[in-house]
Amino acid sequence: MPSTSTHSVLLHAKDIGLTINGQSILEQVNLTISAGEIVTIVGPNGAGKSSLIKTLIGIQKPTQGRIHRKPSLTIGYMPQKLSIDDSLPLDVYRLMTLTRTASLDDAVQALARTGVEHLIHRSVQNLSGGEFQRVMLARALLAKPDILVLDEPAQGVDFNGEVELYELIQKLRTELGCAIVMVSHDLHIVMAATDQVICLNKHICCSGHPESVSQHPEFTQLFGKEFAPALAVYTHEHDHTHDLGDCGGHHHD
Ligand SMILES: Nc1ncnc2c1ncn2[C@@H]1O[C@H](COP(=O)(O)OP(=O)(O)OP(=O)(O)O)[C@@H](O)[C@H]1O
Repeated sequence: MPSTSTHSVLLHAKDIGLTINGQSILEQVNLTISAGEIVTIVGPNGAGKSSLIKTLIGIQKPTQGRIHRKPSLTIGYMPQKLSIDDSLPLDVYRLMTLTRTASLDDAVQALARTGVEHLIHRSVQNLSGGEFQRVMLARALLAKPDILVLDEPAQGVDFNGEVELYELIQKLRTELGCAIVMVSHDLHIVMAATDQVICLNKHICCSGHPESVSQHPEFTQLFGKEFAPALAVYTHEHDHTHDLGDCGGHHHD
């Protein structure tokens, strides 16, 4: 499993703050993304998850702090929302190449990785929720990313489709060797494959391996009974205690 100390750092955010129109959206966020790791950002609605992602990838400028990105870092981004006018005729190939040029072959190859190459000429309006998300994932792959950033990738996808989609994301990480940073509410599915959980509520309440985060009081306070059991699966009998001031830390006896 990747760890910050042994893998190269792709991105480091230091003391990030974001204030828009006097509203504080992010405060004192520090985080590191290392090559090949899966980082899952969790938090209640309005916690600033999408804003954090946009700040990390550079489409939102932080009002405080700095973000260091590895030189020539490539990022593939799958946004949370994309509104497409129903009256606009748009096929999958055109959608994939709206903001980036790519040959038909490259687009088909990316779609093949997400299992939907047969949809290349399909009208976007006629795609199912699951098909649309796979097309968007393929679109993000066109960047040949070092980091794949996914904002709620399973929205509009039914439960079986969700499990398959997260399996696919994990497979892409293995095949392509990219890091994955995603916002997800599907903790019961994603945690088994997550290396680092970041629990956000404007500031980072706690972060670390799922096992240690699940024991943190701020995590259980934020997610209550709904999600704590999903993470509790990853707990085990300890011969050491957790430092709850920083839930990523362990103290061994
Ligand atoms: N460009 C903006 N201008 C003004 N306020 C904004 C802007 N972007 C985000 N916000 C506000 O910042 C807060 C955090 O929004 P954000 O979308 O980042 O949260 P989130 O955790 O992704 O929420 P959700 O889980 O509901 O998608 C919200 O109160 C939102 O209204």
